[in-house]
Amino acid sequence: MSSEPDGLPRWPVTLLIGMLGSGKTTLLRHILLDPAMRGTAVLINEIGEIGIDHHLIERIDGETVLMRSGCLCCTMRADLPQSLNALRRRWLGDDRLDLRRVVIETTGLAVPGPILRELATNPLVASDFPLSSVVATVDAQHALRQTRSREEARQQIAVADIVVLTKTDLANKATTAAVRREVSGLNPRAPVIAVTSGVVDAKRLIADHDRKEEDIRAWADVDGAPDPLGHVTHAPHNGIGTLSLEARDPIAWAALTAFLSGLVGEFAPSLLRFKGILNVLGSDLPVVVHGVHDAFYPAETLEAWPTQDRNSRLVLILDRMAQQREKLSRLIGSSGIDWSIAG
Ligand SMILES: Nc1nc2c(ncn2[C@@H]2O[C@H](COP(=O)(O)OP(=O)(O)OP(=O)(O)O)[C@@H](O)[C@H]2O)c(=O)[nH]1
Repeated sequence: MSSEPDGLPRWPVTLLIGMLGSGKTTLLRHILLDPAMRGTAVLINEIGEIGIDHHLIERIDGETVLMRSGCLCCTMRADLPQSLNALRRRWLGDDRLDLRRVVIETTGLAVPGPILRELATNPLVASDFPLSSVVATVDAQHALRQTRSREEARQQIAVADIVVLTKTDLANKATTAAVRREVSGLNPRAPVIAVTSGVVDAKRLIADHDRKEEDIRAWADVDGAPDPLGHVTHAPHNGIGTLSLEARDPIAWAALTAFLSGLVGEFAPSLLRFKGILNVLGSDLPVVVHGVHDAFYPAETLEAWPTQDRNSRLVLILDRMAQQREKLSRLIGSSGIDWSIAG
């Protein structure tokens, strides 16, 4: 928290954007361990019926809040001010939340303009929660495909104050160099920091970039103008759909890997993301799996189940979902896992 000359509290906001699976949560998990991040409230917004990221963030202090209703750029009119206001009330209230700053992690599909506009122009937000920096994660493995095919990816890079280039340990040098060129073409002013598995000095990301309101307004106007009813309009996430699966019984690892391999084999070009927290037969602890297109990442075992609930949960995000739903249902049905569809 900082105070302005008027003595009123201010909680600077860092907006963390970046395409699906580009390393936002990995970055957050690391920087939240830094003493400079004490008193940071994290607002997480996830697409799909099942939120997973907030379970992956272990906190020593501070607050992690999952904003529940779909993609923030479409719903933030209600959600963002409410969530920020709830934090302000907790800071004012008897439990006196240690609130010093806020980080908002958006979904990978968020177009940043409407979110920036809300932060800059909503009077209930802008004065107490000034925007201090916009950080965009860019996935060295997948960014070229993403910037070619998705407007969201280009806009996220273009509005950033800092670009964090992730997964350079996985991409080859030529690809990484091409991604750097692409990034500086889209945003010549933002420094690009190459980061492996989220390891970066938090202070570099939260430093105040003194975003001017006019600058934010200019961005906000790129992808949508407020309609008379106050809704924000912008290009929808064309054709992208999510499917959330749940299973009650522990899953055999072999059945799971066969299912995920089938998923990647059949759907990789349009498989934008899968991630899950799973109850695997033989493990008392939850196993986390991640994939982006055809890239599987090493499964991780968490130190504890986040809640009493031991169900497995897996979220799939696919381009052209409607056209592929039947094929996907067949794969799910033949997986040997008793999946039920949660949404
Ligand atoms: N090898 C390697 N893996 C990484 C790096 N950054 C992230 N990952 C892995 O990439 C996968 C996705 O990372 P996340 O941090 O969940 O990505 P995200 O942007 O939060 O994903 P969404 O919220 O679903 O959009 C995880 O398995 C991470 O461990 C990196 O620099 N190197």
